[in-house]
Amino acid sequence: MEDRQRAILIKSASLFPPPLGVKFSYGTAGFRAESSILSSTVFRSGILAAMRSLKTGSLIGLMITASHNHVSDNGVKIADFHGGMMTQDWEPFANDLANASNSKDLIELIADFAKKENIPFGGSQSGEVLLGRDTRPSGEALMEAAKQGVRSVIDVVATDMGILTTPQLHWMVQNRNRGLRVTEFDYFSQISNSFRNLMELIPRGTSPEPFDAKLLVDGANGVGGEKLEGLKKLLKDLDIHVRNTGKEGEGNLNERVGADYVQKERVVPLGFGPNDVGLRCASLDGDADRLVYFLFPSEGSKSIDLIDGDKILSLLALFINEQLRILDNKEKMGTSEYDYPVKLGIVQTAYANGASTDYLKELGMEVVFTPTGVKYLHEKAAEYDIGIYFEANGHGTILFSEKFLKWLEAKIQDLAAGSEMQKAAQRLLAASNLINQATGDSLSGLILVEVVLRYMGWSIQRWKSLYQDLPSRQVKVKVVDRTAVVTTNAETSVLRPLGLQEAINLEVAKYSRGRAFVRPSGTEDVVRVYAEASTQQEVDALAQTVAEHVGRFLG
Ligand SMILES: CC(=O)N[C@H]1[C@@H](OP(=O)(O)O)O[C@H](CO)[C@@H](O)[C@@H]1O
Ligand SMILES: [Mg+2]
Repeated sequence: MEDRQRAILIKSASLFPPPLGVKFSYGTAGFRAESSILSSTVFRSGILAAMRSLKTGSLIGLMITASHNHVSDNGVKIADFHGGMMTQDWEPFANDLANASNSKDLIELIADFAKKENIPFGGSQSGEVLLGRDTRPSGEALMEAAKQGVRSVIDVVATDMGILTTPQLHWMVQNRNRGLRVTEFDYFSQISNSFRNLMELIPRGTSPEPFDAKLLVDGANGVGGEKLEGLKKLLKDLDIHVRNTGKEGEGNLNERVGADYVQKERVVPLGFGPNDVGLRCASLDGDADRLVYFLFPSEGSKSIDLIDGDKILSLLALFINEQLRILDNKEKMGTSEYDYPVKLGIVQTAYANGASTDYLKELGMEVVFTPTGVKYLHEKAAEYDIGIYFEANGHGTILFSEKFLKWLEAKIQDLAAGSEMQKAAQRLLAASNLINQATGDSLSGLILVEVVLRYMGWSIQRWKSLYQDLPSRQVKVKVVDRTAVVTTNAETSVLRPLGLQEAINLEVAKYSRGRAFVRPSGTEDVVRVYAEASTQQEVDALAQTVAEHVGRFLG
């Protein structure tokens, strides 16, 4: 590293001293903590993103958000050049950077890593980092810290995109690196144009009942509600009403609102009430990368009917599968050189409700499991021609491989104009343009779900009845050191502490359709317990006893 670079880094690092006695870890979704202790970590993440940009010769993204967490928290994560999560190979370096206790150690780490990775500081290569933040008040100062980090690497520029949803930033990085235009208007236009294409491809007169266009959306008082207000102006056929938009007087970010609250607590969010009984409702999370639907079944009801990520996944899988079935007309297919068997894969985590997995398998779909966290699901889904992934909490998307999209485009040209097969191919292409190809996105996901429901002619009640969720329960346990829990098999069994898995097995065996697992959270300082059984009473008891075992083993 040349002297000039070293001097710049030393000077800027001195402005962002790390907090004493705090250990940061690049977890399930980057670094997260109470916002007041984050400035050094965000500054250093700016340096990291700049180095990644020099390394890859591409634009890199940096997002400041703590998603569904409390408004006083914040966080930072890096979007890699392809628009997905940062390569896991760089996570140890990210941790070392965040935890370096002084500027000297920090500079040594940077110099060593740059040498090892052949990162051309001050050389011919220039770089750029695109930055976004959610609506948290602490975001403004942290954005400045991030920009200073980026700019302390010579020849790397920081482009501040202001307030964005997390998926918007990922989308922008992916598409800019493909040479496309990426303003917010481009993002909205792509969604609304493909929505219109899909609407035009809905067969007329198939639906037994008129479709209820009215949709109520809980924006979690975050960035999603605000953006949806903009997007909906371009969507003529939808009647979207956004609540909890975060405007003055509407309430606080994530406080008794939002997808995480609705999914975990199974209660109606603030801003919704008895007048909404029977209506189709959806909820976004604080940075708008999660989506769940819900239904307020009756006036007296305390809980809601939840339509979670698993059911969104099932609906989308049915739609995709149907288009592939229409296309798979054996007499006409397999005749040209580019025909090949299309591989459709479904990716879930252990949190997926067992009933959803059974349902998808009964339909003959290939279902695979990964550990929790979009970085794992996304990577797995990318192995298929069409990979559909969703976490139960509503984070997911449909990935279409480039090979498949090329095949599809050629197929559309080849097939008879206006034929059912051509329409099916066009629907798949429009869906690939609509739903975010970089990461799970509640806005593009919401619009795709809406058009698929119309295509199916389904009410939310009909959708809900696709299958019956098994009763489940999630509990958090505070322990001294959550990293003492080590798991395997996509986090479904515990390796350490020794004996804990055996204790869980004994509890699970007491219940019909019992299932339970524990894992350390990557975003909160807790161990999570998940349980399923055939009745709510049983599952509550199972979750409780497993949580007690966790407490006993980990203190
Ligand atoms: C049970 C659960 O919902 N876990 C969430 C949560 O991760 P944890 O590692 O469980 O804290 O936040 C992640 C980021 O949003 C999300 O990917 C994941 O699904
Ligand atoms: Mg989120």
